[in-house]
Amino acid sequence: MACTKYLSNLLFDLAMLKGKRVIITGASSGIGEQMAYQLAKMGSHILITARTEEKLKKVAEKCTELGSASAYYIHGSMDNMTFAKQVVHEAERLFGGLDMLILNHIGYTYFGFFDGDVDHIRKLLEINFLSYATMTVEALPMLKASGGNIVVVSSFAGKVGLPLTVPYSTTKFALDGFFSSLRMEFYHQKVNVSITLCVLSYIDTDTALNTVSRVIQQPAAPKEECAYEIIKGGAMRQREVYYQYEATKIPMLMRDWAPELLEYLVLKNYNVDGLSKNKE
Ligand SMILES: NC(=O)C1=CN([C@@H]2O[C@H](COP(=O)(O)OP(=O)(O)OC[C@H]3O[C@@H](n4cnc5c(N)ncnc54)[C@H](OP(=O)(O)O)[C@@H]3O)[C@@H](O)[C@H]2O)C=CC1
Ligand SMILES: C[C@H](CCC(=O)O)[C@H]1CC[C@H]2[C@@H]3C(=O)C[C@@H]4C[C@H](O)CC[C@]4(C)[C@H]3CC[C@]12C
Repeated sequence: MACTKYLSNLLFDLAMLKGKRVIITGASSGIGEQMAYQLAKMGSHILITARTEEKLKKVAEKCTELGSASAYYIHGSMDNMTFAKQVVHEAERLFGGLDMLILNHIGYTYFGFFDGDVDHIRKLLEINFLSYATMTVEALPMLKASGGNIVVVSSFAGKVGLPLTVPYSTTKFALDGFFSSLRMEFYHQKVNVSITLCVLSYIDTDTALNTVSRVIQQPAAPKEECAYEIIKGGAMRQREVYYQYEATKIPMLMRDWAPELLEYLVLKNYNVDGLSKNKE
């Protein structure tokens, strides 16, 4: 893996994204917003989406200033699969095709002990998982035609069970199951569409900092660098991206060989006393 990272650093060229037609979901804030800016600087055609129209408008305007080949937005909620399909159709209408589909949005969830609400898990699965599958199916003909890329933004919490994120973690594990299986079928069927699953550690977005900073002791990694690494991994057709590497890949090595040690180290990171303050 370290070797793959080293090679992709050497071979990645920003010009690879020039003129490429990209959809980015969850791009009104956080990592998605940063990916939109990076792609704009690289000269891509961009279609961004989220629920809040005013925020999207501002992000799209900034993308145009930064040099995007074009920048459009469409607002709506990903709990609605008709909307998920509509976003893909909009890209087809605007760009006449698609090179990269970046699936990044997540719905609201709580950060705390599991409260037994299975209905919340069902709703979160629709936003964080089923809309990803729906958009993938809808975009596949265009991606096959372009030999394009699917980029799935997941989490360390989608590879290792962590406390306080039961519904969220469930949805992220589902992404691994779906996309890792699909990737294997693509190899088998010689479908020239890459699938990159991004395993992220704690990143300094407003949402993450506001949600967990009282509970998690470790520092958060910069969202700008995170966005760059995701785009690079997608463009280089890497099967997985680990960011930050030390906080994700190294613990992953422990997951199957020393699970108790990993659980011990993870739990040491959590200050559960901060949780009650979090709810105030
Ligand atoms: N930050 C972190 O520490 C980590 C983040 N990640 C992953 O990175 C990705 C981005 O996270 P981050 O940038 O922190 O999150 P943010 O909260 O900053 O961004 C989430 C985005 O999703 C949109 N969104 C929320 N609800 C919906 C909905 N129902 N339908 C459509 N869009 C919606 C939001 O916009 P709006 O409200 O306008 O709809 C926003 O654009 C996620 O996949 C997350 O799991 C993984 C590991 C760590
Ligand atoms: C602190 C965790 C790192 C693992 C460890 O304990 O050593 C973080 C790894 C993944 C993070 C969560 C995540 O995936 C994104 C969430 C979505 C929201 O933006 C709120 C924050 C998160 C729950 C975030 C919290 C820190 C991690 C669990």
